[in-house]
Amino acid sequence: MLVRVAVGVILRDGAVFIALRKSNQHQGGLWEFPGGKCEPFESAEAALMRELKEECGIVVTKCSFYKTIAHDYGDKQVELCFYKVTEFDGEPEGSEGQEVSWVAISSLSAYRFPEANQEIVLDLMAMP
Ligand SMILES: Nc1nc2c([nH]c(=O)n2[C@H]2C[C@H](O)[C@@H](COP(=O)(O)OP(=O)(O)OP(=O)(O)O)O2)c(=O)[nH]1
Ligand SMILES: [Mg+2]
Repeated sequence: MLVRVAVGVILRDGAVFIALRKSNQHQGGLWEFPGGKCEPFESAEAALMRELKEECGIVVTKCSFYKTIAHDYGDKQVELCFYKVTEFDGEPEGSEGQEVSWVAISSLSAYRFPEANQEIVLDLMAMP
């Protein structure tokens, strides 16, 4: 099962907005950058806008493609399309009751993310 996922790295003032995946979800109990599965025929960018509205209540007004990471979890193969989100309307929240947090990029390594995220976490922490 291969799923295409759009993911937003929401950035503001050296911090990034992260959410805790619910225990009943795939990769549950780990932190994530908000996002979700692309619908059939939906572009990654359209899915990003839709998911960040649904999960965090924001309207993305500026984003840029960051990178794609493919990962095989064994039970599930994902293709994660990461976007940096630098401007948005509204204040991000956990619209679906998920725990959320703004964390300094420099302390991201203190949070446990799914395996597929490791590269992105290191990459963000290396940003000037
Ligand atoms: N959103 C998100 N998903 C991630 C990240 N890292 C990672 O491996 N994933 C995986 C976990 C899931 O298998 C898949 C994303 O699915 P999802 O559960 O967010 O999808 P969705 O929002 O459409 O949720 P649902 O309707 O299926 O509940 O990608 C990440 O940083 N953010
Ligand atoms: Mg999701």
